[in-house]
Parts: sequence; C-alpha cells; structure tokens
Amino acid sequence: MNANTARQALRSVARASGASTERTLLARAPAAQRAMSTLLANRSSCSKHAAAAVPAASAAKQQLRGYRMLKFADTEEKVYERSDWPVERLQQYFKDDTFCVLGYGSQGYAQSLNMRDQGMNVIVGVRKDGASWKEAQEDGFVPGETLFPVEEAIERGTIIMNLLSDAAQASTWPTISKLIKPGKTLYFSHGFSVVFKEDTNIVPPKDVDVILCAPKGSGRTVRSLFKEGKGINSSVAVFQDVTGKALEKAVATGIAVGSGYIYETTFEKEVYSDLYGERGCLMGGIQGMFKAQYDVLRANGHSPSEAFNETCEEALMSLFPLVGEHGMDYMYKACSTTARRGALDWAPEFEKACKPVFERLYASVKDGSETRRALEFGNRPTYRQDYDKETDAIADQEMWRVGHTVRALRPDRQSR
Ligand SMILES: NC(=O)C1=CN([C@@H]2O[C@H](COP(=O)(O)OP(=O)(O)OC[C@H]3O[C@@H](n4cnc5c(N)ncnc54)[C@H](OP(=O)(O)O)[C@@H]3O)[C@@H](O)[C@H]2O)C=CC1
Ligand SMILES: CC(=O)[C@](C)(O)C(=O)O
Ligand SMILES: [Mg+2]
Ligand SMILES: [Mg+2]
Repeated sequence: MNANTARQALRSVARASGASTERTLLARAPAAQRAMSTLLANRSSCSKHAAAAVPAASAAKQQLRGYRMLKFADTEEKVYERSDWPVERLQQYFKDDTFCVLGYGSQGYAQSLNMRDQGMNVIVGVRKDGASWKEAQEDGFVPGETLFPVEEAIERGTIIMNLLSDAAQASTWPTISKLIKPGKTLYFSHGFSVVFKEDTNIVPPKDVDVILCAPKGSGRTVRSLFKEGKGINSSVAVFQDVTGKALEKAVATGIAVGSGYIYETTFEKEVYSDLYGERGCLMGGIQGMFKAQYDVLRANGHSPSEAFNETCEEALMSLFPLVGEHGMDYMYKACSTTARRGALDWAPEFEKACKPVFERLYASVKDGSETRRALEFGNRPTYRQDYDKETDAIADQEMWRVGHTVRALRPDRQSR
C-alpha cells in the first residue's frame, strides 16, 4: 500500500462507516488503523531519503546511537527524532508490551489514540462512573477488552502511563502504588508527582523503571499534529533506571505517543519549566497582557471591533504565525518601519515590567506553592464546576465575546 492508497483507504472507511469525525473513524476502524500505519511507514521512509545527504558513516553512527547532537544557538544538546523510529521499529520494540493509559483527559485521549493508530497494544483505565469512561468508549475503547477500571487496567498493563490529573495522581496513589509490580514501567507526562513528593506522597517502588515524556503542547494538538503527519515537540527524562533501558524506552514511548522531536531533561527541570511557562507567556501572561491592552483601548473610546482586532486577532492570525514560522526578526521585517521603531523602543519597557513578575513566579513554582494550590483545587469534589465558573467568566468578558463575533466573520466561516 503506498501513501495515496492508504489515504484513499482512510477516506473509504470513513464513508463506509458513516463516521462523522476522523476521531471516531480512526478509533473504530481497524482498516483505518492499518492505513494510518502505512502512511506513517511511508513517511518515515521518505524522511530517510531526505537524510541521504548525510555521509553514510555518520548516518550509521547516528542511527546506532539513536540521537543527534545539535547546536541550539551556542549550546550542544542531544535530540531524538521520529525518523529514527519508523512505525515497524516501534511495533517490534513494543510487541510484548501493553500500554495502560490511566486517565482520558486531554493527554490520555491524544496519547492513547496516537499509539493505537500506530498498532501498539493500548488499554485505558479510568473510573467507571466518570465522564472519561464514556469518552473513551465513544472513541472505540471497549469495556472488558480495552477499557477497564483503573486498578484492573494496571494489572493488565506493562507500561503504566499515569495521565490522571496531577491532583488525582496524588489522591489515587495509596490504592494504585501496590499494583505497580516489578517488571512494569511507570510513565508520567509531568515531573509534578515525584518531584513534589512532600505534597503528593508519591514515591515510586524501587524496582521499576520510572520515565517521563512530556509533550510541549495541549493534548488537542498532540492529536491533531499527529493526524496531519506532523509531531509535537516533547521532553524525556528518567527518574529511575532498573533495567538499563529506561531512556531508550522513554524515547520510543515518546515517539509512539506522537512526538516529532524530543529533547532530554530531568523530572525536576520539566516540572519547574512547565508550571512556569503555562502560568507565564503560554497562558496566564498572555491572557493578562491581552486584557490590559484591550481595556486601555476601550477606556480611550475605541470600538470593540477595533480594540479586539488591534489586540488579539491581528496577533493570532497575522503576526504571531510569522514569529512561529520564521522568528521574531522576520515578523519585525514584515511590518512597517514605523511599527518597527516603536516596538523596538517599547520591548525593553515590557521586559523590565515583566521580569520581576517572572522571577516571583519561578520562585513560587520552585518552593511548591503552585503545586499545593493545584492539588488543593484539583482535589475538590467540585473541581470541574469550579474551573468552569472561572473559564466561563473569561468567555463572558467583553473582549472574548467580541472575539466570538470576529472569528465568525473570518471569510472561511462566513455564513452568507
Ligand atoms: N493537558 C495537557 O495538554 C498536558 C498535560 N500534561 C500532564 O498530563 C497529565 C494528564 O493531564 P490532562 O490530560 O490534562 O488531564 P486532566 O488534568 O484534565 O485530568 C483528567 C483525568 O483525570 C481523571 N480524574 C480526575 N480526578 C480523578 C479522581 N479523583 N480519580 C480518578 N480519576 C480522576 C479524570 O477522570 P474522570 O473523567 O473520571 O473525572 C480524567 O480522566 C498531567 O500530569 C498533566 O500535567 C502534560 C502536557 C500537557
Ligand atoms: C499544554 C501544556 O503543556 C500545559 C500548558 O503545560 C498543560 O496543559 O499543563
Ligand atoms: Mg506543558
Ligand atoms: Mg503543564
């Protein structure tokens, strides 16, 4: 089957099954899974051709070592790439393993489906009365075959992927820890649970490998990038290596869950940077900055359309994608000389204003305050409703209500 035939097979399975979304389709149809495996196999062999320019001897050495040393600005770092792990190699490597994915939130959903599409043995473990049970079932996990209550799933799995919420990882640990028997591997996508052990009480059994692969993006994009034939960037780390194979297993699992390239870290560095980044530029910081800019425009008599376009829409649809594709300097050069002058002058002002906030934030991550807050909040019986209340309040802000209208006016979404 070549890549085109595979694509056609995917489409015809979609038509035949009447599936409304590819998510449902891929989950339900074994033929589609085979087609996806073929697509991926073809993609890997294409990237091998692309790598043919590398001298044969050094390519062979890289393949043997399984990583490449690359300069990131002036610092050399190891990178692991998907092209070293074609889907056949993954299938061979994990032929005797059963991935037990605990939790079916954003990451559980993405990682389990990406692995299943590549032919891995995947089962899901979630509580029976929760929303996740239903969602996993809708995606084709079958109770008693590939979907189990948490404890039973652990007993059946060899690689135990703890993708419950961080708070639930702590509250369920007393029950599940004794099920993590020798020979199994314990996997996380966050350093949180083991690094902040004073707060979580999670101390893994001494006789199992403990590894991490942390996708650097939302589970939604872990899934969508994989389906587009791209991959999320991820980090890997080893907390405990009893087999001598822990790092290799972490990398292979990282590729299996949908990573494109992987860098190395430690559990500690992962959790510090992750908690810091999401509270800063990735989520909290950008939300605060958008809001401040919008509010000042509105206070000075600008219309909602103007305030939203000059703050969010232009950033997200025009300028930030240029930064993402080609870097900050490119975005500057793509804007007027007038814009360049002002932005170059004001950037240091913003840096100066933000730096102390970032320093305070990093300290609050490192001393465990952020962890304790997440645990306290996440363990409330009403955590879902409580979060919804706060995110609904954001949706209710004028700025984001305006955003709703502006997005609907994008030409590809206009209704008439
Ligand atoms: N979200 C993301 O994109 C990223 C997350 N991570 C990490 O991945 C891990 C999983 O995060 P994420 O996918 O966001 O999941 P969530 O934090 O959204 O947690 C969802 C899962 O936890 C389960 N859960 C919650 N409370 C309990 C409980 N008391 N007992 C049993 N199960 C419970 C839910 O089941 P139910 O439906 O039954 O309530 C659900 O399956 C975390 O370590 C996170 O830090 C890493 C990178 C990115
Ligand atoms: C998506 C991600 O990587 C985050 C923001 O760190 C998270 O959801 O925890
Ligand atoms: Mg993150
Ligand atoms: Mg995070």
